[in-house]
Amino acid sequence: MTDLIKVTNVNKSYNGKLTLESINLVAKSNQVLGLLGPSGAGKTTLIKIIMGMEHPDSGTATVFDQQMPNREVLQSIGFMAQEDALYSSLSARENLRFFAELFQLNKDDIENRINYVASIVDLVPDLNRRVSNFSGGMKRRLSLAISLIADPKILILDEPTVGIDPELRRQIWNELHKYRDEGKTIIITTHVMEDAAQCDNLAMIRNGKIISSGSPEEMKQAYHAKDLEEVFLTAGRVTNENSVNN
Ligand SMILES: Nc1ncnc2c1ncn2[C@@H]1O[C@H](COP(=O)(O)OP(=O)(O)OP(=O)(O)O)[C@@H](O)[C@H]1O
Repeated sequence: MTDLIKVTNVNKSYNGKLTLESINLVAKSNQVLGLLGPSGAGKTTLIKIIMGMEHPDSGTATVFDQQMPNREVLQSIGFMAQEDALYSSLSARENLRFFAELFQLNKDDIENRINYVASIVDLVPDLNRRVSNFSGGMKRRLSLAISLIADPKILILDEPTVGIDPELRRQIWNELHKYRDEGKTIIITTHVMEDAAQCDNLAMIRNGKIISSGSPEEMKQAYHAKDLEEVFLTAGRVTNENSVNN
């Protein structure tokens, strides 16, 4: 496994408030890395720093050993932001085609690829509908399909399963695992424990700090916990006690 994404000693403040503190993180090929934490923990900020959309106050974030943003490297990343960036007056198909052309996909492959990614998120019957008529969940699914359109080496997904029902969530996880097994790297943010359990490695984030990391199994064993929720609560308690004692 190769280190594709490296975050080293990253600190970031907004308005004098530390949002990320001493973050170290590595994402490898053949790996789903989950950033698990409650709302406001700093997950999106960390993703934005990896994408080069925000600059750290100190420390570095690299993808393929390159400082971000880097136009060439961005071509290898499928990114799904927390806010859907869709053209609402266009159909789902037209949105997918727009992004496929942006990534310079071979014209002969585009329609096949559109159908394939739409099938992953169960949107084939809705491909010709205007996005302005879509529900919130359908928009999330379309955003996920767009992130997959160019078959990227790296997928960075900010809360991809919000508003998606359990059955489709399982189907999407099957697909993400298939992607991982093809040698790709996936980073996903979530506050849902069921999603966290699907990851190969986790970084639990609370108040801008990584309070624990490892595979779900390693973490459960380390904290003698029956599930990840218990790990999260225990790790959080330990961190709080340490910061009070220091
Ligand atoms: N541009 C900004 N200006 C000021 N404060 C910000 C900015 N971006 C994020 N923050 C603050 O940084 C903290 C972390 O936010 P962030 O969006 O990274 O959390 P998160 O873990 O992704 O939360 P959620 O799960 O709700 O998306 C929050 O307190 C947020 O208000």
